[in-house]
Amino acid sequence: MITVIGAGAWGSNLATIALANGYDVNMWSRRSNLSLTRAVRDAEVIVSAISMQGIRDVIEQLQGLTLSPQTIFVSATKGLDPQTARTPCQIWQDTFPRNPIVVLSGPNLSKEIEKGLPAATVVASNTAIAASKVQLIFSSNRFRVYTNLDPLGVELGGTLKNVVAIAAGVCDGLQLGTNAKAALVARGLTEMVRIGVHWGAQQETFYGLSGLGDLIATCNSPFSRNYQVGYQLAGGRNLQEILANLQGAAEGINTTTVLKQCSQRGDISMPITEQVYCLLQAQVTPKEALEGLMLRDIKPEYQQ
Ligand SMILES: NC(=O)C1=CN([C@@H]2O[C@H](COP(=O)(O)OP(=O)(O)OC[C@H]3O[C@@H](n4cnc5c(N)ncnc54)[C@H](OP(=O)(O)O)[C@@H]3O)[C@@H](O)[C@H]2O)C=CC1
Ligand SMILES: O=C(CO)COP(=O)(O)O
Repeated sequence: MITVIGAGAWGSNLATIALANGYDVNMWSRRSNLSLTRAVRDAEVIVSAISMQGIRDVIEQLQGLTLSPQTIFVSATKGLDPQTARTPCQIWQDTFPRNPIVVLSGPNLSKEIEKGLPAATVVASNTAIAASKVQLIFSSNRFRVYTNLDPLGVELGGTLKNVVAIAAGVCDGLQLGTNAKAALVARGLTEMVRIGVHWGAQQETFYGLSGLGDLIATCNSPFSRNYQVGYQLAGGRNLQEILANLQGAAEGINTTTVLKQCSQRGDISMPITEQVYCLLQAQVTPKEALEGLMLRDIKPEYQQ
């Protein structure tokens, strides 16, 4: 039995894929009639597709239940804890140290996957056998699943690109052109690598599906909520207005704040993140954010 926690856009998609592959699937959300205790009772695999803000709540509830140490937790959340900057997988592992934890992350815009369009993703874990099991559960002729042994790198790729996706939305909203977009995405990737490697991830992981792949998807699609936030800010709307009309979470907003604090503490240069932060705080206009990036001191390409 596979239990998917979180019945939002991504949780529903993942449940549908596993169901189509012939697995028994339970779905749970805080609105469902099924209790969490019943939902996870026979679960060999628990897939968490809740937004970052709900992770601690749900883990606290699960902590009170008796779960087998063989139960595999799969995290599909792309965010960082606002207090500790821990990733979702790190929080799962802190709470359930004996259980295998697998991250599932890639260029996976749910609106495309629900239409049956082809996509690929990555499952990564320190427990290779658990990653292989999860690979089997979700692999299909429409969803190609790769394994990877750098769970932190895979998880950070999916999380950090959301900040760049907000900036990419601004870039398109201001109609800055393809050259500007290419520069932004390439320099955004440099920032992702810089902080990711500082936190212990492997550099090459960021050039794969879960890093560069997801960056390309979210920086170019109006289906991305993070891209939409940037695009609409460039159009002159304020953040409250945008969020009031946005379907689902734009995790990049919280991630930007966490990253800004971490980059300051660790003295890690993250100019794009810094400008996205100032923009989200309404401290600069989209045009001022652009000027802030273009008028930085000139420097070699590979230097902090
Ligand atoms: N949509 C996509 O294309 C993709 C999304 N992701 C990631 O997956 C995660 C979920 O995204 P998505 O499904 O789109 O978001 P949605 O907003 O559609 O769904 C979020 C889910 O989290 C639940 N939730 C939020 N807070 C709590 C809480 N305190 N307690 C219990 N449940 C809670 C919501 O419950 P309720 O409905 O009751 O509010 C809902 O089921 C995000 O981190 C996102 O970045 C990853 C890949 C693709
Ligand atoms: O992570 C995603 C696609 O891989 C979804 O992006 P958004 O959260 O910006 O919609």
